[in-house]
Amino acid sequence: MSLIEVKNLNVHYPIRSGFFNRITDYVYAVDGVDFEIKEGESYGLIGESGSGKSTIGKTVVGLEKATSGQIMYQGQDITNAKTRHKLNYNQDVQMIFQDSLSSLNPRKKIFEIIAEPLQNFENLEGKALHDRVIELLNTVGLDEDAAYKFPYQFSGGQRQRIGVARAVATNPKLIVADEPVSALDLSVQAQVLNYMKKIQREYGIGFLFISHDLGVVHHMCDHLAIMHRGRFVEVGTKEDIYNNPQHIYTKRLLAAIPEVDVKNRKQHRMKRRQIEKEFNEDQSKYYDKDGKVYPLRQISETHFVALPEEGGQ
Ligand SMILES: Nc1ncnc2c1ncn2[C@@H]1O[C@H](COP(=O)(O)OP(=O)(O)OP(=O)(O)O)[C@@H](O)[C@H]1O
Repeated sequence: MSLIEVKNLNVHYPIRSGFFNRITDYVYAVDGVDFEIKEGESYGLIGESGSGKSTIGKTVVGLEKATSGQIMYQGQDITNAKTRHKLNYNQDVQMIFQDSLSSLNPRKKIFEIIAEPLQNFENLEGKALHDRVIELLNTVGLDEDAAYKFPYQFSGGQRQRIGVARAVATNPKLIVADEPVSALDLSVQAQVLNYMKKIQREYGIGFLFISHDLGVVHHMCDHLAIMHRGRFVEVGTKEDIYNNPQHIYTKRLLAAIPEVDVKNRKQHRMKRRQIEKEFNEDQSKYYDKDGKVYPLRQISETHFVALPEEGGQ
C-alpha cells in the first residue's frame, strides 16, 4: 500500500492589490500534481527556486492548505486537519528544514530539544528518556556530550544531524526534508546525506526529499519528480531521470551538475551550450500557448514526460 498518495494537488496563493486589498490574481505555486510514496521509499522532488517544491512539502505536512486535491495517508484522506489529528499524522510525518539554526530552539539544550517529542508522543521519562536521547544522538554520529550543549555550539552539519535525530524521535513513517543540505559545504553535505540514508535503511522511514540540485539526490532517491512552474515536467525512476532524460528542463538540471573530472570539462561545457541552444530555439515544444507546462504523458512503465506527442525527443 502507498504511504502517501497526492492526487491532483493545487495550492494557489492569492495576490492582493489596490486600496481595498482585493484579490487580483493567484500564484499557481502547485498546479495539479500527482505522486505516490511507498513505505520506506525515498522520493525526490527537484526543481529551481520558485518551482513549488517547498509548497508541496509544507502542504504534505499540513503547514499549508491545499486549494484543491487530495492527500491520502495509508489509504485515508488527510487533506483535512481534523483527520490528520485523529490518525496521529503529526507524529508519523516529520519535517527537516534547510536552516538548521532557526529550526532548533536556541534557548534549549540538545537534550531538551530531542526529549520533547519523546515525552509528548512516546511518554518516555527518567532513564528510558535519557537512554533514548543518547541513542538517537549516537545514530547520527554524536556522543553524549552533545546533549548538554546549545544549538549555537555546533557546526551547520552537526546541527542538521541533530535535526535528523529529532525528526526520528517520534518514530515517523515519513520525513519531509526540504533542502536539508543546501546550506552546507560539499564535504559536509555527503556526511549528512549518509546519515539520512543510514536512518532510512535502519528504520524503514520514507523520505520526501526536496532539492534544487539533481547531483545531491542521486544517491538518496529511488523515484524522482522534476518540477517546473508548479507542475511536474518529468517523473521516473533514478535510471529514467539520470540515464534517459527526456524533457529539456531535466537535461538543463543535469547539465548544471559540475563536472569533477578535468578531462571531461570541455565536453561538458559544449553539451551545456547545446542544451541551452535547443531550449531557446523553440519553447513551444515545452510550454503550451498560456506558458504552462504540458500534461505528463507515459513513455514507459515508470517514465512520464510533459511533452506533446509530436515533440517527443
Ligand atoms: N505564502 C505565500 N504567499 C504567496 N506566494 C507564495 C507563498 N509561498 C510561496 N509563494 C510563491 O509560490 C511559488 C512557489 O514557492 P515555493 O517556495 O514552493 O518554491 P520552491 O521551489 O520551494 O523555491 P525555493 O527553493 O526557493 O524555496 C513562488 O512563486 C513563491 O513566490
